[in-house]
Amino acid sequence: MEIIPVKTGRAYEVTVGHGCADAFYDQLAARHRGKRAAIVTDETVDGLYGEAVRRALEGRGIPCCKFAFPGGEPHKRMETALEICEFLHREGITRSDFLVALGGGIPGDVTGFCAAVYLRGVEYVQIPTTLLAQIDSSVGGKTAVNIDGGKNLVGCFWQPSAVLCDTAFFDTLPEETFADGVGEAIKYGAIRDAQLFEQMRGDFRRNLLPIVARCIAIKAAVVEADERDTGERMVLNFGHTLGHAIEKHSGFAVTHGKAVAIGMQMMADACAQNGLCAPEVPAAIRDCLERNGLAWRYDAPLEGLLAIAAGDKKRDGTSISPVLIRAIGRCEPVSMEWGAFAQFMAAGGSRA
Ligand SMILES: NC(=O)c1ccc[n+]([C@@H]2O[C@H](COP(=O)([O-])OP(=O)(O)OC[C@H]3O[C@@H](n4cnc5c(N)ncnc54)[C@H](O)[C@@H]3O)[C@@H](O)[C@H]2O)c1
Ligand SMILES: O=C(O)C(=O)C[C@@H](O)[C@H](O)[C@H](O)COP(=O)(O)O
Ligand SMILES: [Zn+2]
Repeated sequence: MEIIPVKTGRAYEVTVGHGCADAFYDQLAARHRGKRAAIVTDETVDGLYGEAVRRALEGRGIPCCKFAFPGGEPHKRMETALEICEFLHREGITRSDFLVALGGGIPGDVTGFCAAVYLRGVEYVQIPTTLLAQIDSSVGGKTAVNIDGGKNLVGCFWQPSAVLCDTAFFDTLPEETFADGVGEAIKYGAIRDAQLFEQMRGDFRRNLLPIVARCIAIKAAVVEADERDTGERMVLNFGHTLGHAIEKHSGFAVTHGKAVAIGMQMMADACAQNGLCAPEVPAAIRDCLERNGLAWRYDAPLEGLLAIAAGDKKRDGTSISPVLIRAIGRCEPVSMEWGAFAQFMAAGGSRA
C-alpha cells in the first residue's frame, strides 16, 4: 500500500494498493467518528459495491444513506445534481457529515459538484472504481456537470478530503471501460514521463499498480503547482480540446478516455506537421495506442469538431489554449488565436 500526499489548499492523501480498502475504511472511521455518510454512486456500481461499502462504513460506526442514479454522460447533469441535493436534505445530511463518491469519473464529478454546493460546501471522499477515475478524476478537485453546450461547462474546484484507489475494484471492470483509463494513463506518460510511456508500450496489466501510482503522483504534482487551472495544470488537457469535441460529436458513443486518445493523436500529428516535434512522436503515440487496443482516428470532418471545440471552456475571447507536444514526456499549454489554431490542426492527418 502506498500513500500519495496531495498538498493543495486543503491537503489530503491518496491510498493506493490492491486490497487496501479495509485499511482506508479504518482510518476514515477513526477520523469521522460521530458523522454520517451519504454514498452517491451509479446504479451499476451500486449493484456491485454499494452495499459492501455501506456495510464497511456502518460496521465501523458511520451511519450511511445511499443514492444511486443511472450512469452515463447524459446523466452527468444539473438535474441529477439537484436530485442528489434534495436527497441529502431529505436525509438530514448536515455540514458536519460527508459524501462518498463511489464509482467512475461520472459519479465522482457529480458528487464532487454536489459536495461543493450543498449547504455551500460539505466534505467528500472519493472511492473511484474505474482505472480512469483512480488515475485522474478522483484527484485534483475538478468537479462538473455537462450542459447542452458541452462537457463539464458547469462546475467548480472542490478538493476531496481523502481518496481510496484500490485496484481490486478492477476485477469487475469491463475491458472497454478499462481501456478508457488506459487512454488517460498514456496522457500522463506523454505529458510528463517518457519512461512511464515506454512502460505502457509494454504489458500494461503486468505493470498496473506502479502505473496507477505514477499517474496519481504526476497528477498530484501538477495540481499542487496550479490548483485552479490557470497555467501549468492545463497540460492535463492534452488531447482534450478535440477529445471533448469527439465525445459530443459522437453523442457520447466514444467515451472520454478513448476520445482523449484520438485527440492526443490528432494533436501530435498536427505538432509534427507544423514542425514542433519530430515525426517519431506521433508515431510513438500511435504505436502505444495500438498496442493497448485503442483507436487513434475518428471519422468526421475537422470543421465539425472545431465548431464544437469553439464552445470549450478553454476558449478565451478570440484565443484558445491547446496543449502542444514537443517530445514524449514534454507537453505545454499555449495560447493561440482561434484562426491560427484551426489552420494548425488542419495540417494534421489522423482523421477522415
Ligand atoms: N474531474 C476530473 O479531473 C476528470 C478527469 C478525467 C475524466 N473526468 C470525467 O470522468 C468521466 C469518465 O469517467 P469513467 O470513464 O470512469 O466513466 P463512468 O463513471 O461512466 O464509468 C464507466 C462505466 O463503468 C461502470 N463501472 C464503474 N466502476 C466499475 C467496476 N469496478 N466494475 C464494473 N463496472 C464499473 C460504470 O457503471 C459505468 O457504466 C467523464 O465524464 C470525464 O469527463 C473527470
Ligand atoms: O484535472 C485536470 O485538470 C484535467 O484536465 C484532467 C482531465 O483528464 C479531465 O478530463 C478534466 O475534466 C478536463 O478538464 P476540463 O477543464 O476541460 O473539464
Ligand atoms: Zn480527461
